[in-house]
Parts: sequence; structure tokens; C-alpha cells
Amino acid sequence: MEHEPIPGPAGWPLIGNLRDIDLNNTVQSFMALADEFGPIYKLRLGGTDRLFLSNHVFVDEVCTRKEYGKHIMGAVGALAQVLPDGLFSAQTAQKTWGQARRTLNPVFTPGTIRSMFPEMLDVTSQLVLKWARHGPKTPIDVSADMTRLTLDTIALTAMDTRFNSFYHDEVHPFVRSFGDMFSEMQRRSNRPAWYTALQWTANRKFEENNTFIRDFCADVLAYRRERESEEENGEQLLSNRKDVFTAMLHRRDPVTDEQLDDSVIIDNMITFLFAGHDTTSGLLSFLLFHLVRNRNAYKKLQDEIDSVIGTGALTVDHLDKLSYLKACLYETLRLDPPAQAFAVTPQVQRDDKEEGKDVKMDLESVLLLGGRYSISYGQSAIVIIPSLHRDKSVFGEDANAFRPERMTKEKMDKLPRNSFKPFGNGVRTCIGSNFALQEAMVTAAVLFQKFDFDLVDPDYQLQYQPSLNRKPNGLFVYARLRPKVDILSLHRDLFVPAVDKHSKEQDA
Ligand code: HEM
Repeated sequence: MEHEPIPGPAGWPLIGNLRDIDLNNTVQSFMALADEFGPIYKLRLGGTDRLFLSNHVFVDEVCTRKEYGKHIMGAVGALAQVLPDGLFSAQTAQKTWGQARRTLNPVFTPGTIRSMFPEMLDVTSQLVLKWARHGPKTPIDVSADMTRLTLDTIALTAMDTRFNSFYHDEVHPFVRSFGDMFSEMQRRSNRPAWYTALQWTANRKFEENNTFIRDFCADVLAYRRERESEEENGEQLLSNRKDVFTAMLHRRDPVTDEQLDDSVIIDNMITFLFAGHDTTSGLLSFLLFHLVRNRNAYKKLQDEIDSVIGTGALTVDHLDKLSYLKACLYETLRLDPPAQAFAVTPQVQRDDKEEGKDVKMDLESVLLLGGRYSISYGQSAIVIIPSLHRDKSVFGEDANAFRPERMTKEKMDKLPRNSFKPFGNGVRTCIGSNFALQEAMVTAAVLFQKFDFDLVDPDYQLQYQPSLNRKPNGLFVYARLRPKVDILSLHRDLFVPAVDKHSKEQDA
């Protein structure tokens, strides 16, 4: 029973609000509906009523009240059918989620992520050399190359595997198969099950893609085990590496003292390969777009990079001093958050169950949102992150403008609680957020140190790719080496610290 009617468009019999959304770009539709119906509205999709939230007051409530937890639904629910034990798609109460999260948390501490700096720089160097050799007149497909960069980085740092995407014109088959599979999941999540059952060709393709990505990861796992069994007991033991793979293969969960099963390892290899690249590539692509469009911020960033790094190699210690770059990244995450939504629902708490409390998961058990709108246990509340981040009551009348100055550490500390949620919430918050930020800082610092950028089409208007994560569509730039950058010594200059280079010149 609703306490006060929740706004929303009237639906149709059987199909509900299916006609109110563009299935190829659902989040853009949700944002437009938020503009029309306000910070809370309701849609009937896939046979259930879903709530959509987009201001910090409602979002704060669902992010802080203990009744709410992550809801595995929609496309994530479809993902759970093929990755039942992946960190992203498993239920919080599931034993395998807790085991994997505790096993992997130590891989994502700031110290361990810093130790991945050389590998991040290695992959960045491949991008830089490619763009330098293309020359200043070749249009660069930004999203495609950022996808190559982030995929290769997560594969190398997390799984000690080189995808070598910069040496191929086509995207890696893993990305193509997973992308196709996920598009199908999104379509499935918004239409009735009987309709999906009739899509024989799409269903066969889905199974083929699923088999391909599982076999691919099983092969990588088998190869790693083979290498470990062959290696001598030496200093370079693979099992001493501090990466996701090694933790999954060797660490014991501190609570259950158990190791992860192979099927859990494979589910999480797929999860990390996907979640670890698709979002960060969007972040880097949007960063480039916003900076090229905002020349004041562009200049300020390049000045910071020149004064902190100079012309020598970037080191991990430089990263702590690039505060304006960090603000640019946060401002990009605010305006164009690559992960566009997350879903929560009121859940029966484990404590309640253990104490035998009579908490019924049926439509009679309701909570009130904002003290006015009813939400039942098991019903989805979806946070529309880009709308939340453009809330004018928080970010001001210029909320749609790119202004990194509003995202300095001091200013962010003063933002209302839960008004900035690019990495999700609570125990289900993104495990890779610090990894993503460090990777983006390494790449952006080197790119703006070495290149000047211009849009190929100066009138380009931002468009979004129809995919789960937000990415620019059709964004092409020209990359020109900056005046004092020498293409012949570029490779060396990316790695040789400035001091060493200087002293070598003096020695000569
Ligand atoms: C800019 C980059 C990134 C953004 C914006 C982002 C965003 C998010 C968000 C919003 C969630 C929560 C989703 C939900 O509640 O349904 C999440 C979860 C997750 N992310 Fe990220 N992510 C990024 C990068 C990464 C990277 C680099 C990795 C891996 C190294 C990663 C791995 C994961 C995993 C495994 C989860 C599930 C965690 C759990 O539920 O325990 N993400 N991410």
C-alpha cells in the first residue's frame, strides 16, 4: 500500500513502462524521466515496480539506513546467472562473496596499488608511443584506445597476462564476447522472460559467448598453474606476486580459513577483467573530452604537470603532488560517472533472521522513503548517478559545467553526505576505486606532459555509447607532441628519472 503516490508515467497493460525507455540507452531515458518527474519516480519494468532516485536526500537515506543493501536485479541479475560467484554479481549474504572480498581486500590497499605503478606506466608507454608515431594528423578514436589501455593494464597487473591490445586493430575477443553477452543481458532484464525464451538466435549466441570467455579464463588459470609447478624455488616466485590472481590462488580467507574454488576463481577473473577496464576507460575518455573543451582547466593542469614532473619520467611519488589532476578526475566522475546506476533494496537483516524476528518479505512489509513514499522489502530503488551528481541544490546553478575547482579535497570534504557516489556504496563499494584513480593519474599525467590535443570535429557534441558503462561515442582527437618532446628519445624519457638523465648528460 502506498503512503503517498509516487510520481511516474502511466504504464501500459503487460508491457508496463517499456515504451518510456530506450532499451539501447536506458540510463539516458532514466535521466530524462528524472528531469520530468523529479527526484523520486516509479516505472513498471520486467513486471515489477522500480523506484528511481536522483537527489542526495533520498540517496543518503538508502545509503545509510541499515535496512538497505545491494539489490542484484536487472542486468546485474542476468549477470549473476552466468557469474553466480563473481564479486560484482553475488549476493552479499552469499558465502562466496564474503570469502572473495576478504581474500582480495589486501590486494587493493594503497601500498600494494603503488607497487603496480611500473606495470601501469609500461602500458601507458605503449599508448604514448602509438599516438606519437601516428603523428599529429591522424584522428584518434579515444574510447577505443583507452579501452585497449585499461584492459591491458588490468590483465597485466591483476593476472600477470599480456593482452597486447595495441598490437591489434580489432578489440580483444574477450571484450567483444563479454560486450555482446552483456548487451543481451540488458535487453533481457527489461523484457518478460517468455519473450526472451523465443529469441533462439540471440540465446544461442549468448551461450557461445559465455563458453568462450569461461574457456579463455580457464586456459589462463591452467597456464599459470603450469608455470608455478615448473618454477624453481627462487626469488622470483610467481606466488610472491601481489596481484589478484596470486591472492585467489594462494590466500586463505581469514574468517573461514578456506581457499577459493576454481569456479569462484574463474567467475572473479571474468569479473575483474570486465569491471577493471570498462569503467576506467570511460573516465579517461571523458577526462580528455572535458579538458579539450575547457581550455582554462587544460592550461592549469598542464602547468601543474610541468612544474611537478618537468620533462623527465613520471615517478610514483609525483602522483601525490598532482592535486589539480585529481580534482579534474573527480569532476569528470561527477559529470560523467562511468558506472551510471546502482540498485539497493530493503532486505531482511541477517540479525533479524537469526533472532527469529517476524520480518516478512512480502508487499505488506514496507518502509517509508523520505517519510512519505512506501517501498517494500525486495523492491528495487535505483540510484541514477549522473542525475545525482548534477543536483543543483548541492553543486550550484553551474552543476552542468566542468569546473575542477569545486572538487578539491577541501571542497569535497564539505559536500553533503552521499551526494557523490561514483564508486557505489557501503560494503559493496567498488574494490578497485584506488586502483582506477592511480591508473587514470598515471596515464593522464603522461599524456598531458607529452601531447597537446585538439578535437577532430571542433563542433563535436558529447554522445554516449549504448552500453552498461558510460563512454563517449564518436570522440576523435589529434595528438601533437609538445614542442620540447623528442620522438626518438620518447621511450627512454618515459622511464629514465629526470635526475639520472641529467647526471648522465653531465657524465658524458
Ligand atoms: C573509474 C573506474 C570505476 C568506477 C566508476 C567503478 C564503479 C563501481 C561501482 C559503482 C560499483 C558498485 C556497483 C553496485 O553496487 O552494483 C563497483 C563495484 C565493483 N568494482 Fe568498480 N569501478 C571502477 C573501477 C574498477 C576497477 C579498476 C576494478 C578492479 C580492479 C573494479 C572492480 C569492481 C568490483 C570487483 C566490484 C564489486 C565489488 C563488490 O560488490 O564487492 N572497479 N564499481
